[in-house]
Amino acid sequence: MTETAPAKIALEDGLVLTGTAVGARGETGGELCFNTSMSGYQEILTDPSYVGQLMMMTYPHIGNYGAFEDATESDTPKVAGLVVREFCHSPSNHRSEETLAAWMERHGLVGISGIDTRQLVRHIREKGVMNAVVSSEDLDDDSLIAKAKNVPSMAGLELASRVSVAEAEDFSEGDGPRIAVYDYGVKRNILRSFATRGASVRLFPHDTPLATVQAWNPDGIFFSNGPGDPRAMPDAVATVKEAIASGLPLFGICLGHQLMALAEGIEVFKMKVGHRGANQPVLNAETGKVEITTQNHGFAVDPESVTPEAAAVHHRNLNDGSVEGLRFARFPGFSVQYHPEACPGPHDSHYLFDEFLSLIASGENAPA
Ligand SMILES: NC(=O)CC[C@H](N)C(=O)O
Repeated sequence: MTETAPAKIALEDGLVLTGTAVGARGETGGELCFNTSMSGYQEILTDPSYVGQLMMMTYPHIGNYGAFEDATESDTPKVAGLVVREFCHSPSNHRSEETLAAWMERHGLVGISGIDTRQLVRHIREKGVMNAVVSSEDLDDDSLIAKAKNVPSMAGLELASRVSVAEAEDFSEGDGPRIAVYDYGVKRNILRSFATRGASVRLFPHDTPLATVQAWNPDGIFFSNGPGDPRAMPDAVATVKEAIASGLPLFGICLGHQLMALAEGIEVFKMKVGHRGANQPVLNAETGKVEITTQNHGFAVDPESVTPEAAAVHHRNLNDGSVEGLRFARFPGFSVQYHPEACPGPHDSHYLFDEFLSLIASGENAPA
């Protein structure tokens, strides 16, 4: 579809901007957040951690290398909608299979372009993330603002059940350890990162009883990334506690990290704007090295509530000092808030997958 149609974005605080519809026509709402990655838009749009969120890209030219299957982190777009400065309708890249607009239309993803994203980012940075509605159907400001006010708040929202597998699913079989993945909306490259290291990987639905996972005889358990508020997942936290008691080595990324923290009595809070981008500097306190990392989170571990009995903060964000990783004291396991699998982003932190396999190989499992 090349004909242009007007669209609007309305924020719950009353700010309304006018632009042009891109992708599917229609109306969508969510928490408006922004990502500062300069590329990787398709990985971002298909990251299940973004369910319920409208994604605004700060890079001003989006769609320029088109769309292709290889660049997806799940089968379909997961963001609620896309907000961009300038949209490119004529991509140039040998990997491109179709325009980003055609891919969005095919999957029913609503977007808006021609938006002063710099203005909007500054607005959110000052006031904090807030809900918004994008529409090419309803262009009445008051009506759109009312709809934005009605979008459910991300705080207190459980969303992982919407993107978890419905039944256990094998991802890979290898000669290496058996890794059970609690799927809260796992990104493909996390699974690939285990598989390329020879692991047998099986995904389990978010609410699988630990006994069912144990019946598969795993060597380690991984808690995945995912959307929503971890504080709204008491059943998942209870399962993590059981996994801790099992003595198996545990590893968590992002939502999984937050759930492991909660299981150890560490608190999690909602951040003002969150971190979403591919160049967040993180200090590894154990090695003294700085890793440039990919991040996507709106919640974080409260540093005040991390006690030495529970965990050591082994990674810290160098921009704002926030907690980026925990090494747990009472069981063999660690977790990171950022995304070592990247996709998109730098590869500095891939070693964490090796570290988990080493932890499993060390046989450091506490007796069950
Ligand atoms: N990438 C993730 O797993 C995100 C975790 C959580 N939903 C957050 O926003 O903090």
